Amino acid sequence: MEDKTFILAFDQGTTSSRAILFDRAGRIHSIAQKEFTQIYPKPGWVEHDPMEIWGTQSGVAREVLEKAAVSPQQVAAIGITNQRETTVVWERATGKPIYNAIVWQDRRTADICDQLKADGYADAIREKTGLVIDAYFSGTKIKWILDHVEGARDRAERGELLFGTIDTWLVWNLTRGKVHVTDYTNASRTMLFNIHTLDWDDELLHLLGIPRAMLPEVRSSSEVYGHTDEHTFGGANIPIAGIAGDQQAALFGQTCFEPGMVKNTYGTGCFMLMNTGEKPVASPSGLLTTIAWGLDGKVTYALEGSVFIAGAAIQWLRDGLRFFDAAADSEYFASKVEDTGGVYVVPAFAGLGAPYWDMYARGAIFGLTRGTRKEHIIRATLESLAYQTKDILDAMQRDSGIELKSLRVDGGAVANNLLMQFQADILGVPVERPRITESTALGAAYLAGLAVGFWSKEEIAQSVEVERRFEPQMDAETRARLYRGWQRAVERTMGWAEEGD
Ligand SMILES: Nc1ncnc2c1ncn2[C@@H]1O[C@H](COP(=O)(O)OP(=O)(O)O)[C@@H](O)[C@H]1O
Ligand SMILES: O=P(O)(O)OC[C@H](O)CO
Repeated sequence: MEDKTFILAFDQGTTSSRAILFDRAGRIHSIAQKEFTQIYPKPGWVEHDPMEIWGTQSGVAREVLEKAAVSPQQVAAIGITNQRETTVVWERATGKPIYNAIVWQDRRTADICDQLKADGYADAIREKTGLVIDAYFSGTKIKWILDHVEGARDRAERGELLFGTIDTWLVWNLTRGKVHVTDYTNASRTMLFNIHTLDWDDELLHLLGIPRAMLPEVRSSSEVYGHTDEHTFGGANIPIAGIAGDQQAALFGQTCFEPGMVKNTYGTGCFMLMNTGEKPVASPSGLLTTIAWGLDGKVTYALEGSVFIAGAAIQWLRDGLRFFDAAADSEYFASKVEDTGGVYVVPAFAGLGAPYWDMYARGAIFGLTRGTRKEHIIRATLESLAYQTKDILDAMQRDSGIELKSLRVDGGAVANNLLMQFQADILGVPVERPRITESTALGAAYLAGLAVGFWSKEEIAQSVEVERRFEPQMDAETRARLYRGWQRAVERTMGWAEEGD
């Protein structure tokens, strides 16, 4: 009899909610996606409506099943992967958020971070959490909500309020308030979790005034956490069996199971992760030490370089500057010119992440002349994704002592062939694009499928296929000259917002 069961992956990203059905061969059977509202209340602030996140995510889940004529009973398990760090606080009794979700890109807590640094906590936080003090992570966002929503801290202390990253929020809603959990990968992005003892850290909780009672239980990335409530999915109690932050899920989806293996994801931001095995590796170059996954009673660690603005810069060209109607058109326009004509775009719209960690850097365009056309700016914006990736890869090779032979890529923007070729050129190593570029969702599906015995690890390890390999064609001198220009441009954007009024 034909096997008609599937794994359903929820990929709750920064700009859209996606639901993907994977068949037993690990192929995409059907996909549904919906963008949702980005809320920018003030410069540097970014919020999402948690109810819209839940609404779009449950909506696309229903849609993907309907579209494929698959019943909820045919779903063997659900795997969840999510934009990380984004912070929701809600009422335990009603499930109602007390404030919008504060998104990972949000910079409003920069001053709290400055204070932590001034008070000398940088080394201790880095040692315990593997992170650099930055507004990026959840801890200061929770503090901000507790400080600014009336009565919130008292209510949190009484156990009336719950915190969750988006995985936790989705599981809470899928189980109708029965399960309050997260996994190691998401916990490791809060700046509250000790990645060595694998527990919330009381000293950090005290420092930020966050009651332990509001934190979720931390579990592995592949196990049954609970089941969907029958009202959520047409009468079915589907096991929720995998959770991982989206970048870690992509590392798993690209089957980077061995130490030294690296992937780079080009979505809203760009995130490069290297599997470093069972020992956390500290980074003198400003990379993060983070948890890759918890599986089979063991934790695997990773080094990560996070770039805040990548595909989001292409969205800015589309929506802010109205240069084209669809992100994919960027390739067409960029290919109309030979090169950028000396233009560099530094998309530091939300400060700069690794390896610079400057919350006050802001975006800029350099090298404009009377001859500059919009095509040059589009091309330079695309190239900025590749330059930011080179910044990270250089740091990663330095810190790990491993020289990369090729780079595995995924995410929405890897559809852009011009970008991929430039990436190979500027790195001087081949870039490999897999057949399934939805590695994030695939990773979540794998984690869920492993937990319920749908796949074995051996089956998964054999499943990745390279669709196209981009070989470097640029000569070393041009590469070095172009990269020097980028470094000069970055330098000039740093500290911009700090020096202003
Ligand atoms: N052909 C393309 N060229 C360049 N950028 C693209 C292209 N297609 C999509 N993008 C960019 O990729 C991002 C979407 O990728 P995705 O992996 O879906 O992101 P996320 O998971 O962060 O929402 C958007 O920011 C979009 O601007
Ligand atoms: O939504 P994405 O895919 O850009 O990922 C966001 C990251 O998880 C933020 O750390």
